[in-house]
Amino acid sequence: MPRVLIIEDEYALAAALSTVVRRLGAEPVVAASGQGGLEKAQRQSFDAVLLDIGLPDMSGLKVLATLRAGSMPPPVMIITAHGTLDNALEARRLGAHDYFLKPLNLAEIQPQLRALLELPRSEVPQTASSPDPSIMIGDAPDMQKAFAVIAQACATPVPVLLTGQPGTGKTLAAEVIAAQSGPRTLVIFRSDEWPAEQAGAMLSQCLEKSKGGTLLIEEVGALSLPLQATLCRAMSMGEQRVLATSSLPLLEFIHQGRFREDLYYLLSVLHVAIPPLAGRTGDLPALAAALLKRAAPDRDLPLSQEAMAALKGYEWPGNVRELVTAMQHVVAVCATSPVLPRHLPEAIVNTAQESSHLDQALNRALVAWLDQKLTCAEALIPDYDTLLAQIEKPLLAELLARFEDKPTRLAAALNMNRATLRRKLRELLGKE
Ligand SMILES: Nc1ncnc2c1ncn2[C@@H]1O[C@H](COP(=O)(O)OP(=O)(O)OP(=O)(O)O)[C@@H](O)[C@H]1O
Repeated sequence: MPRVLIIEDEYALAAALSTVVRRLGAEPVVAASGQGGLEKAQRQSFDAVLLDIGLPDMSGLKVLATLRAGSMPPPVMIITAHGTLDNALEARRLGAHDYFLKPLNLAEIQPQLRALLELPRSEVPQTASSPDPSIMIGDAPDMQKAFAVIAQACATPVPVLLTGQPGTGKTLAAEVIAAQSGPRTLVIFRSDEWPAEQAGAMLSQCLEKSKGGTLLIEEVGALSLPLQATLCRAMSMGEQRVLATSSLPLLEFIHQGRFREDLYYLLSVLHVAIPPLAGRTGDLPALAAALLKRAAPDRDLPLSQEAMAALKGYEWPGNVRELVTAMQHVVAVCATSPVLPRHLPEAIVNTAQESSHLDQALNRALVAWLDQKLTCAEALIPDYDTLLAQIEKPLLAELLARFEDKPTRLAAALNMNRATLRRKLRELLGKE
């Protein structure tokens, strides 16, 4: 069932709009503030948004800008009591789909909303300007590698496979490639979004619509085997450029017979591998600053060193998408600068506290252990290498287990000389 987000603080109007939405066979979700609306939009996807400009906590235009900054923004219909030309132009510039003045004529809204909901998401006009390559931030070596392939993909219209964990920026990268490759239409098909019985028809529609343009297939590993065959056939005809994203392990899927090997090779003429955010904490200062600017363009919100340390200590399971939300949280709760750890979402601060607790616990245990070792006659105090060996032994045993008992992988991951590691393993753990 399609879902419509209604961001409106006037209870009676929100209730009337909910009735219109239900009448169209869609599910209304109401938020009475801008921040509440943004949080709901982060948690689930919506097929349309009805947005009041005069909200109690922030301007609806700011909400619109934040919504439109997402990678696949829902179409937004603006409702306003202040119908200035400026607002209308700004709303259009920011990519609003429609603009209605209060008092609302519900009979006028209903057909417009119906038309919008009947359009497949991939066909909803994306009125916002095409992405600027400078919006993809990253300085880490792995990101630079990804950027090099993205640059090649912008210059040559070959199929591109973009892989990486959810939220790492695969869609953003694909949009940059499509936008920089020329003004051709971009049609987006999200494979895991459609029930099996509709997926075939939707894919055919998208293939048809994208002729002469670009088709972006998101989460390509979720395509059924028959639809993979359809895609292979379409790609051999070459009527459109195909870009595909995947956060699923396609090579494993090939071994399991769940993904066609020939399709994998057809798609991965160029392969952009986007690294997880936790592996590139060096990118956090620039990314966090840009995402804070994106969330609050007219505020200056530098991050304190403590807040940055907390960001760097966090695992980022949701990758950049989670950082986007975290920075929106900061904008909502931080009234003065700089941003302190207490302005960050709880999960991030808790992890930071936990890891500093663990560090303190390790220090305490080390002091107690040293006390015991050193409170004896000076002649009996172990030498430094013996002390170090005692610490290194459990450390190496634990590390090796985490890398499947493979010293080569462990050495590479720790940036350690392989011969040195092998010697230590032999001496300390008796491993050959
Ligand atoms: N390098 C980056 N610089 C700036 N913003 C980024 C970057 N990477 C991702 N983002 C932002 O993070 C959010 C998530 O990105 P995106 O949707 O492209 O991820 P994804 O890998 O396609 O996710 P999924 O696998 O769930 O489809 C978007 O708001 C995007 O603009």
